[in-house]
Amino acid sequence: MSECSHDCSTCSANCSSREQTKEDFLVKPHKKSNIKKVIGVVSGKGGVGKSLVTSLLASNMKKEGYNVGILDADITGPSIPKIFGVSGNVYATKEGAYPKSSKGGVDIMSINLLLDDDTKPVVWRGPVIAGAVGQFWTDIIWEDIDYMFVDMPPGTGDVPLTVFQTLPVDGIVIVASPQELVSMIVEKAVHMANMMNVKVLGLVENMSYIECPDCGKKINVFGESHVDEIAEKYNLDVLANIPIDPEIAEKCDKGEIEDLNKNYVDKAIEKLKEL
Ligand SMILES: Nc1ncnc2c1ncn2[C@@H]1O[C@H](COP(=O)(O)OP(=O)(O)OP(=O)(O)O)[C@@H](O)[C@H]1O
Repeated sequence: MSECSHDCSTCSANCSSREQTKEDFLVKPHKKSNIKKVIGVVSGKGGVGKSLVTSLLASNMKKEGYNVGILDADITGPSIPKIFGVSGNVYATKEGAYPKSSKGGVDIMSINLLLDDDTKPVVWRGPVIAGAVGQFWTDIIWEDIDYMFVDMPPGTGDVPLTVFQTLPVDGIVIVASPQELVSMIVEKAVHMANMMNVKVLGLVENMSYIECPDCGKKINVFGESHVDEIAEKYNLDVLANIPIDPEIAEKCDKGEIEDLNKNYVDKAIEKLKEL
């Protein structure tokens, strides 16, 4: 264009000099949804307690009086419904489907709430899985959500890429166990967030230590923690050090995570409230 001001945000022309911005890739949620903040919970590897951390953040924010949702983007390994004791199918109308509410009022959407038999595996290719996650955003009616937590599958594959590109992610929390902190797995997650211009809110170290039930002494089962080193290297906050706690495992297994009364993620909650 001859009179180009180079301000693409005020011009709708589809010309060759238009630069695509991050906003161009964002996908709108359902027209009846009202979602204020989106927080991704990620990990470099599976089984480090990412779903547990998502659940603790969500249930504690709910207890603080916020309206909270969880979008379970871990399609091949969904564990959120089990941790919250939520089962059965979601309610759907022609207009869209509604998430299921937990006992404590956390709105949940997960592939397991669509399957007739939640023991059957989801054997889909990456783009189909990423498409399903997209539909949890566009076709689910999230009526009034202050904080939406997205439980991401482990690693840096299709789904995190889709979520980072198409959802307005306000920040991510990276979960790691002590072993990941000595390898470059956590650093890969930090680099991915930086490449995608997504803010890292901080690190959560899970299974940091165990506390002797008799004398209260903390034992670092996996050796000295390296979380502070990594945090310093990338200028990040350490949001929590969660111990191996048999009560956590028990509450997860019974679907009663909302009944856990421990202050493990208090610092993370304060950080989220500041967003
Ligand atoms: N700090 C802990 N203390 C005791 N048990 C824990 C702790 N963290 C996790 N667990 C147990 O490990 C199980 C697996 O954790 P979780 O599902 O959160 O891992 P994940 O990283 O989301 O796994 P995946 O990436 O494979 O989905 C939980 O259901 C819980 O029973």
